[in-house]
Amino acid sequence: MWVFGYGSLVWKVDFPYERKLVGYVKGYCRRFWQGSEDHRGVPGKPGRVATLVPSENTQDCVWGVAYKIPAIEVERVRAHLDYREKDGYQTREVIFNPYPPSTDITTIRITVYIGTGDNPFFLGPAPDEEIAHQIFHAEGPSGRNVDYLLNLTHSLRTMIAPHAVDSHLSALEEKVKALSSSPSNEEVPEDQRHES
Ligand SMILES: N[C@@H](CCC(=O)N[C@@H](CS)C(=O)NCC(=O)O)C(=O)O
Repeated sequence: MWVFGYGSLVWKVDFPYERKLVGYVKGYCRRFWQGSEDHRGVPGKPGRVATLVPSENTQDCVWGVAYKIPAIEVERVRAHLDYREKDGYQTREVIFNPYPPSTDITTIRITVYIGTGDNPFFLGPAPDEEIAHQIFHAEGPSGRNVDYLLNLTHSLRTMIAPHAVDSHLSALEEKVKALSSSPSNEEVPEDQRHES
């Protein structure tokens, strides 16, 4: 079994694998349109995490990582990922293209977890500023939503290639970093707060 990682599975690998390849899938775009109440947000205040949406341009690529799960571990890893991705993700089979092309593998039929538009946690499109603001203020049992985004952009940029950080991610990264450095968002020590 091969699993494609394009979100937290790129940088948070809490399962065994026997082979790892960098590459891409075609016909999709990565978007922070999936809500998260069990990892990067809480019920009533969801975070936003990555999902894949079908692209009108079949040449659009989503870069990520393919993991080959050892046969003896498939059942356990599948159950683990089904639980980890329980809030709205479902599995699909897609075609993965290793890059650079592997000598022994041209393409791989691979399992991917996608939060489709009809799932109960799907948040859908919003202005980048709104998504960045939601990410900046969200936190859940797995940590800050900002860390999810920045771990992903850093891993794609360093592990895969600069061009693997798509324009949607770059825009969100820029806006979240701007929010982080904005004086209005710095924690003001309690003894210096002035009641308005
Ligand atoms: N299925 C995508 C997205 C996976 C993903 O980010 N799922 C969330 C569920 S909210 C997760 O596992 N988060 C773990 C974390 O935030 O630490 C992938 O292949 O990377």
